Amino acid sequence: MRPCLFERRLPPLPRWPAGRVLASGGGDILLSQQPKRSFILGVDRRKELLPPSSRSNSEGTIRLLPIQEQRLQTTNKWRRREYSSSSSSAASTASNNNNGGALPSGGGGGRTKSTTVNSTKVVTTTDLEKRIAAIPIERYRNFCIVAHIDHGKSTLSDRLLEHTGTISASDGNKQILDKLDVERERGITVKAQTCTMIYRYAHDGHDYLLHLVDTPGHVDFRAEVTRSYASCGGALLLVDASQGVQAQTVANFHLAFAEGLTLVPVINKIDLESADVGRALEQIEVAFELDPTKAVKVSAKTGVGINGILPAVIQNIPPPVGDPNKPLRMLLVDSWYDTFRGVVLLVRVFDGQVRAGDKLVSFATGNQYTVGEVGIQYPNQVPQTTIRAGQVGYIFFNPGMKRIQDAKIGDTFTNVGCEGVVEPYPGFEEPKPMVFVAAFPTDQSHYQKLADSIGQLVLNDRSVTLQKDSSEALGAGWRLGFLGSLHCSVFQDRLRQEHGADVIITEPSVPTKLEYADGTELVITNPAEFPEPSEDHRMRSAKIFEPVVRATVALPEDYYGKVIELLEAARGTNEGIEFFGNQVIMKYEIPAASLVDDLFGKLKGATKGYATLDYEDAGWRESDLVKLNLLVNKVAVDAIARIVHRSQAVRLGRAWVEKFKQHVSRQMFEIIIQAQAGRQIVARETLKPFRKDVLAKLHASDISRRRKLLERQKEGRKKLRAVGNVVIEQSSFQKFLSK
Ligand SMILES: Nc1nc2c(ncn2[C@@H]2O[C@H](COP(=O)(O)OP(=O)(O)OP(=O)(O)O)[C@@H](O)[C@H]2O)c(=O)[nH]1
Repeated sequence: MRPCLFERRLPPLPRWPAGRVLASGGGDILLSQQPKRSFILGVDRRKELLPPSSRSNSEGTIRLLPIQEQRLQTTNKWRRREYSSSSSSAASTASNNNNGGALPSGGGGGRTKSTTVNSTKVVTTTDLEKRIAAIPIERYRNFCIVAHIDHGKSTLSDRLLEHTGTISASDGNKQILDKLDVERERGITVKAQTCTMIYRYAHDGHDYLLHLVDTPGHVDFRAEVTRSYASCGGALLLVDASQGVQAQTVANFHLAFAEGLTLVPVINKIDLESADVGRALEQIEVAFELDPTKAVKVSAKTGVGINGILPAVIQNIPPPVGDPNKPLRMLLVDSWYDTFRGVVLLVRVFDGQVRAGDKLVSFATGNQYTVGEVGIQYPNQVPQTTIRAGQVGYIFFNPGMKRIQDAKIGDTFTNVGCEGVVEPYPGFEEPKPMVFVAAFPTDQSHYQKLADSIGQLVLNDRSVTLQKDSSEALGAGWRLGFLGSLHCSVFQDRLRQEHGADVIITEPSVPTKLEYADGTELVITNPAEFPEPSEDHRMRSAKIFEPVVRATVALPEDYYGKVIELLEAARGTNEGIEFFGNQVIMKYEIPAASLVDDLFGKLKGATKGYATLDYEDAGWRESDLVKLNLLVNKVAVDAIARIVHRSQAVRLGRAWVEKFKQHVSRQMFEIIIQAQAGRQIVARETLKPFRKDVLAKLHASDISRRRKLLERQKEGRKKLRAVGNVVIEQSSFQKFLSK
């Protein structure tokens, strides 16, 4: 094994006190920087499906698309281009690439699988297989790119895929590994994506098998990052030269370091006028003790310096360790659902090899399966005869795995009969949702359609929790749990974009924990279920807890004062402040509820967009919380209830009643809108009724008749109010709940 470039020295952890020394010996120190929560996200890999005209062959390489996939492919130019790019890329590889990514132009003998699009031969699996088979494990490198959000991971991935000839530059591909519509629209990576590349290293003239993982930068998708590490031996730590080290650079560095990954620093965006390469180099040295002279300086956009990256990967990142002749030891890294194949698994093979027809057993479920197909992401799925120790690839079973729940991320598979001799991988922590919303169809007759759409999305995003819910005001719906606000908003976007769903989503809330005097604990995710002391006498002595996070905020020194004010207002507790250069890094413990209440947006606003934020779960903190209800004519609207800190109840209650009044239309009788915190009414608005002019036809002097008519009108209104039948249209709730 090659020596690691960067010695595992203790980084300046006292300044980033998120880590814990677990063990130390021989100068090596292991740090536990694992976040307390880890998430499981599925992958949408619709793009791998080929055009509808293509029929499945016996090898299963070309498949007929389901109706919805066809709709998506024909409406989304990217998906069409992805298909043709991957196909033409392989073809162009053969002709264009002199870096070593090329398939040998003469097809090999033996079994040859090929896919065709418009009669053009695009991939010859056998050629690719032969070339891969000739590469020993010592020449494998599995690595990922970690960085702060928007520092250029996906752009750099594109350049590396082009550089190795895996895709063609001439296709004008942009962010080929960002496959979801929402990823392209928002310019963020939500799913970790993987791709195998073959690179001929000019220095020794050999082929290297590289496995690249493009990871999401946003903290909500951190689980994607941590899971990716399980299949990698190293990481490119990418820093934007114009922004320098940011909050998620720090967080991702610690995660990667704790996993024992070898880090290769890369300074990106050197083409920008505002680039300050010197500052970025100094920061990585001070903050991470990485050797600045080893950093590769690139512009992922223009391609300048890209040539230096893969040699640095080969020289510094160690190859995977594994024995292809041992019994199979295979880790399940990710999974997604395919209508035809059943559950498809992304796996990392540690020992042994896996091929179609093998009988495997899962350590987690004990279920046995027969392998239907194995292959690699290149960048689309390309079937192979075998995937060996050290490789990352996909497999699916025949008959297919039916339930996505049976694919437990972090599970180990081995050959049937080898359970006793193979040590299973320790696995990953289960995801823990932080943000909950309720979703209702705008029209109850569309309930089933919305149920199907949500069901499909949840199938491929395992970190979403789902349970049925109902509200008197909004009818039947669901309660959904997400890893964070961005995760929640991405899910909503996908629901609307990919399924055209018309849906009312309530305000996001965080869970609350009750600890009764007898020691029993109850975690409440639906605020409407928060018991009032009048309903549950145990509440009088119960302790109430809210979830808190440990936040890292990075910002230029100029905004220091403003940000402290903001964090204090968000009920944050200072845990440490560190200055380096003109950059400040603050550690704060903050209630998760403040985070959900758009703390990030407020931070950006206060710092002209310069502040960056990262956080990790920090458990529960006792707090003075109260249930805030919106009452309409004394009846609580369950879907709108929230658990808030007592200090915020009046301000929020006032805002609620004012906003609700704007969206409710006047009725024949008075509507009283109130906000109630615990047992106390904290705000009130009254919506006056329409007044029918009952006196219109009356002679002005008929006073007793006049009084009688007005009395009768008053009585009529009272009766209406007594039955409490205030009819509030769905649209009022929709407008109230929309920002
Ligand atoms: N000028 C310049 N812009 C770049 C460079 N690399 C990336 N960008 C731009 O920076 C923006 C973010 O790039 P991405 O590749 O999406 O960043 P990312 O790190 O993958 O983003 P997330 O996946 O959301 O974390 C895009 O507008 C890119 O075009 C570069 O070298 N120079």
